Amino acid sequence: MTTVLDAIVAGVREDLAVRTEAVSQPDLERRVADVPAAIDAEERLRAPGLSLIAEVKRASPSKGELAEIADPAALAATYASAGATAISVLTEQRRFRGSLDDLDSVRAAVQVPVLRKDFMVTDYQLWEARAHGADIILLIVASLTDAELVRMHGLARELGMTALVEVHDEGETQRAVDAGASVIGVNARNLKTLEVHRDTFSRLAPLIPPGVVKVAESGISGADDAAMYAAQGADAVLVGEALVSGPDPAAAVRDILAAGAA
Ligand SMILES: O=C(O)c1ccccc1NCC(=O)[C@H](O)[C@H](O)COP(=O)(O)O
Repeated sequence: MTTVLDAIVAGVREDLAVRTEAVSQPDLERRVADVPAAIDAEERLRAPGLSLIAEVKRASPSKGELAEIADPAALAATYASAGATAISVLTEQRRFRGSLDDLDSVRAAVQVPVLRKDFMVTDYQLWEARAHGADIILLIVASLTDAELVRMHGLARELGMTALVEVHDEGETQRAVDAGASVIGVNARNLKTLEVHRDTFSRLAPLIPPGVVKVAESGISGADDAAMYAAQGADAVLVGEALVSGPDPAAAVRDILAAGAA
């Protein structure tokens, strides 16, 4: 049976085929050489208190259209001024209406680490992320083989980036740990069915070794959820919908950070 994740990845591969025709690997490597070094995002996420990765998210497979976001740079600057630790930028086009242009705009607007949030299935996408100034990339364990996970995790490090390695169940958590992940995101959303299970973090966090940065992802509606995840040992939360669909993203960021610090 084809899952939602399979369908997204198939579209990503089609779009990637077009981009690799337009920009060759040697071109990308030349661009990477000209980009300022990546910010050490892992160190910032590890800092005391609950960190927040605030997402620029226009649409999603689970909710459809979420927000217009005509100026992603302005939204990212608002998040950063309110105290967000890092900014997540969705670059998948078909279902999230993101783009590498959004990544460029956000990178130019903020000094905090920037996550390229996409479905990474080839090394080329990691080079592309760095060429566009990303400091963090996402590796979704469910869409990679063990060999790909280890290789791409190593490449992210070689390029100076932090890999956020995303898991949703026990087996994926073990695979992330075995691959040497130092930042693990526990996604409450099952990317195959889109169901959100709020107990996923409390179930999987004990399987993650001490010293690994733990990020709770998806379905976080505000301060109460942030406080709950902080109490369960999360170092950071990644929030999209609750920030883009409310009336005041800066207040939402401040509320989440205050709840995490309390
Ligand atoms: O958001 C979705 O519907 C989705 C569906 C399939 C694959 C990925 C999806 N989201 C990507 C994300 O990781 C979320 O944008 C992120 O965790 C923030 O989630 P939320 O706070 O629930 O918007």
